[in-house]
Amino acid sequence: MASGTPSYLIVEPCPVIKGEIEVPGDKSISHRAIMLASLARGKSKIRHFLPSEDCLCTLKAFEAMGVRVEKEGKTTLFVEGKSGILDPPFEALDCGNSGTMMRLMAGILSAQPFYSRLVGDRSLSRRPMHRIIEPLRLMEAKIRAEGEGNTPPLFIEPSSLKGIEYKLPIPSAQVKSCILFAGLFASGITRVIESVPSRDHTERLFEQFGVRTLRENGHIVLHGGMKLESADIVVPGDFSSAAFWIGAAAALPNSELRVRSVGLNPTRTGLIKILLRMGAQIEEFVESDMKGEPIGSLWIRGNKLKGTVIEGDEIVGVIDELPILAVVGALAEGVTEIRNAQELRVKETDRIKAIVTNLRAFGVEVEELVDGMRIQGRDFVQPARVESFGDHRIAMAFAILALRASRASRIDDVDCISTSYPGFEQDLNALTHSFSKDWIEEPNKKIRGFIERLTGADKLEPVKKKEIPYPVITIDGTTASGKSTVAQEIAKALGFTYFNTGALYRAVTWRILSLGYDVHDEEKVVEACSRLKLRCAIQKIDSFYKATVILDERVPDEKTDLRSAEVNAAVSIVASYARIREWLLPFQRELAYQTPLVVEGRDMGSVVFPESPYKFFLDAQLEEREKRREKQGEKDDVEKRDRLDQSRSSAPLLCPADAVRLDTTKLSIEKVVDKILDVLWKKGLPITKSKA
Ligand SMILES: O=C(O)C1=C[C@@H](OP(=O)(O)O)[C@@H](O)[C@H](O)C1
Ligand SMILES: C=C(OP(=O)(O)O)C(=O)O
Repeated sequence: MASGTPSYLIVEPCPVIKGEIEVPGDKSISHRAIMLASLARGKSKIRHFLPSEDCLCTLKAFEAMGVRVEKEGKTTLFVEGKSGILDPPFEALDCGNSGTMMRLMAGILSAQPFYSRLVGDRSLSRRPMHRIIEPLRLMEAKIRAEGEGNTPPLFIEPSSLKGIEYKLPIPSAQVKSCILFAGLFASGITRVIESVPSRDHTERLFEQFGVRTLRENGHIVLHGGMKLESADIVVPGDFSSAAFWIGAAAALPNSELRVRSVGLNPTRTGLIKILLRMGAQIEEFVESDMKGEPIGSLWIRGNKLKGTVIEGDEIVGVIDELPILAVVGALAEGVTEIRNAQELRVKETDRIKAIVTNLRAFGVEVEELVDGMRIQGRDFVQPARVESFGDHRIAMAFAILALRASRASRIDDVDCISTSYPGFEQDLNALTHSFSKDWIEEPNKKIRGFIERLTGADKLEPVKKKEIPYPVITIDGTTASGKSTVAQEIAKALGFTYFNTGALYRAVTWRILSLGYDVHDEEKVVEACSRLKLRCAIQKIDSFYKATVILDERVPDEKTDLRSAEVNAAVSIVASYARIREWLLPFQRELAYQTPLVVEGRDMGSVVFPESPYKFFLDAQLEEREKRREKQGEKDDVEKRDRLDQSRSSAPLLCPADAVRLDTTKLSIEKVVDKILDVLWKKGLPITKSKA
């Protein structure tokens, strides 16, 4: 991901995430720990430091100002502090992509006895700096923005600062921390007043470095001139990085996830409260208060969530989690609304625009608001190719949404992920890998066990119906009613996998015949089936996905094997045996745990997928159907086969009561396909209107 060009991430769908995770260190705390350790007296130790690009920029800047840093591996640092006075840097300090770094550094550098310049990348160079320039100037700092409209670079001249009382016009931990850092070196008292509490890592770390602040009713009071003493800091796992997994596990039904050693500072965990309100199952265990920062673990179990409104004072506590919350909202039932989040427009990118653009690409209906968005949730999304807009949180949030698509999606320009979460891709693979993609052998094993119990047994064990994570469109119907062609077209239009379950019965019949059995001898047929090695593979032909049956490691030929006159004559007999149908039932259902399906057959809507809300039944007048078969050059007694299928005792051919019935006698294939897509669209499947 992070190396080589072009940088993109292909995300395969995965209906659940399972496992345990420990995320890298907290970005906000890592920045601050370096800053304070560099300014302190003596040698500090920082463990579980986040070696991400943003934090490495901070580290490099202090090294450029004479701070000596020793590393033990990538995440343990020993920092020799300079007792408050840094060396002048030879060149501009590069803040890369990091707003936090630039704003906090501005507070520190305003009090240093040298000139300095702070520069950033393209994204940072567009971000507003007036918010820190104004209070710093009130403190008598000499700072100016060189970019248009108070944007970076920032140029700072030496000056003596004085304490101020400042009420934050917007809730922002960066602005608050900038003032507090400057306040350390200012004369007198600095008082910052916040009406909504923002993250308080600076205040907590000040304590760890021996500087006390008074905190009461939203007032943070600091006496200038206090000295920082070295400290031993353990950085907790970054809650904002864990948020991607927490959101994914909460929103993907049947997921189970444990997040270990993560920061649980209440000013950061607003996401948990919102997810609980949406119906999530999350348990929080605070295990230790690492001298100031609570740390612990979370257990999350997946559920179908309900939409919610996220607004007002709640926003500041989830400011970095709003991209993943939007994704969770897109998978929840009903509408999720985000309001009062205009701050998102001045993050690494305009996150409101980026989220709206990308949700739409995934087929989600969303309305852009000046200060947020209104999202119409859905069960799953269509695969998409989207951009990160150079924003790490956008890239990661949409990698999570892609898990719920029917096919692989592509997220472009994902190098930015390394600004906050190096190792994201590996973690994604680990958490989704535990959901076995190698399903081919699995169902076969289950089926073998099943048939072993079946043969000779007089009682059939009912198949346990666990919830299917993907949509299944069932198309049943009489012989030659147009099922195959229509089902294939629907699968193509939606990007779903086409599965002709009739072909499964045909394949078994073909194999039984080629092994020399008499299909009328039910006991022998069942017994022979118990020895068959049956599996299924999904074939991709251009953009069409098709489930192909493989029997005893042979792929039967569609025309010569499966549609031969012998198989045509015998298939309805084999298919009438209850035990054969029972045997093949879990095999068919298993596929729906792997991929969205368009299934074609005779008992799809009635027996195999009775819970599907997308059922269709095709029929046509007998003469028309006979003509169609003849045209295909096949010898097939259509009437007799229908009679056999309709009269068998096990899973007879019938039109389920809740299916949409279509008489195709006078309809072209296109018309039938259009009608079905139209129904599916109205039922809420994400079909682009041009297809519907
Ligand atoms: O202080 C911090 O470490 C941060 C504060 C927040 O920004 P604002 O203070 O601009 O809201 C947050 O979005 C950012 O990722 C980190
Ligand atoms: C906004 C973020 O960071 P920063 O402001 O430090 O660039 C973020 O990490 O989401």
